[in-house]
Amino acid sequence: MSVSGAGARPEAGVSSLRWEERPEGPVLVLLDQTRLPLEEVELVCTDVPALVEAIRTLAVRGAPLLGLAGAYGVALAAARGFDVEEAAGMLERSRPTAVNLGHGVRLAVQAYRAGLRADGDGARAAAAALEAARTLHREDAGASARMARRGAELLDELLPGGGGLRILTHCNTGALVSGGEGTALAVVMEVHRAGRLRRLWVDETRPLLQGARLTAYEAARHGMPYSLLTDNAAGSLFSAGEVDAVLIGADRIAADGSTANKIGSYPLAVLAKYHKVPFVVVAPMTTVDPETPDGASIEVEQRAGHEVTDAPSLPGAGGGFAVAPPGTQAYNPAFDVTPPELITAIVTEEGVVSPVTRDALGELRTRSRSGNGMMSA
Ligand SMILES: CSC[C@@H](O)[C@@H](O)C(=O)COP(=O)(O)O
Repeated sequence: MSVSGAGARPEAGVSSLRWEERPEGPVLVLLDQTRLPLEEVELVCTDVPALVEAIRTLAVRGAPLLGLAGAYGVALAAARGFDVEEAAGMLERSRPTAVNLGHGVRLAVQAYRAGLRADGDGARAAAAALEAARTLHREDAGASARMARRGAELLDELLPGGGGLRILTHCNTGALVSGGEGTALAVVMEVHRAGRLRRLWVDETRPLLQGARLTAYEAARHGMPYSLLTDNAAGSLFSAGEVDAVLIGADRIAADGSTANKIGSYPLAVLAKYHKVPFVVVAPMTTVDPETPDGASIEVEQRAGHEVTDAPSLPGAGGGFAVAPPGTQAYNPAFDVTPPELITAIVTEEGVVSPVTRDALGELRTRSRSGNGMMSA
């Protein structure tokens, strides 16, 4: 058995993913996000098929974390003597939409190949792949902190006056998906620390309830004032004037700024536009994909129908039974795509793009590559 529920209760905060050297060989330890918030259970992956299964079932999920999982997965294959190229292909194919996954895999594979070319030593090449994963992990934590600051500053500019903010968010974008505090939820954390968070509106995020299970879990741990709502209650909140800003993450940002994120993000953008509420995407530069020209070119993952036709299954809490008549067909895209004209700003660790245009995003990429990423709104 290559995955085991270790049953451990993580002690010092949430660690979504870590590398451990054990007498029997290195392992990748994942916090199983399908069991949250009822149980904090760790999965121990000793090989790539196990990790691929964890990715497909969303035990490990969210764009930045998928990037880390991809990189550490390659390192795991290399360290345990599996075929690295085959492992890389399996990991890259495990979920199609989050660009970070392939990015993390390719970084580690490049490091591995370079190590092999340098001296032909498999162990040193494996160490190079692991170092690439660790570097990505550190960089993700750093990016998270910088996005948090930039995002909070942007909110100060967009919503001056110093009053408390009511922020609506969708899916889960916090420490659970990152080496740091995440993306959109990291900005919320910064606002909360500054004493400016009046209310966090948490979309439950159907069908797999990443909002209800995971964002509410993180918000509660940090003592945020938050309320949970069904996704289709958002419209009534906007019409009551109860939303000051929407903050979401992203799985892939195309070159024109079109943003793929959890299904239900696009309707929020339409609502925000109608109600003149800022709609802000927060994502690291690793989520910006210059190879995907526009929104229509983004591959949207289609998931199994039972996620819609059946009640969500939570360990120890039931669910998993059909709520629709037998034979019901389901439409279950995991993501939707929001066009740039509905996005007020994209916040990255390197700068803020607003208004969101192909040229502005391209310029930000160029500046960040040249180490001068100070572009601002
Ligand atoms: C910082 S996470 C950004 C996105 O990855 C997140 O909003 C999201 O849509 C995750 O989807 P999931 O299907 O849970 O992996």
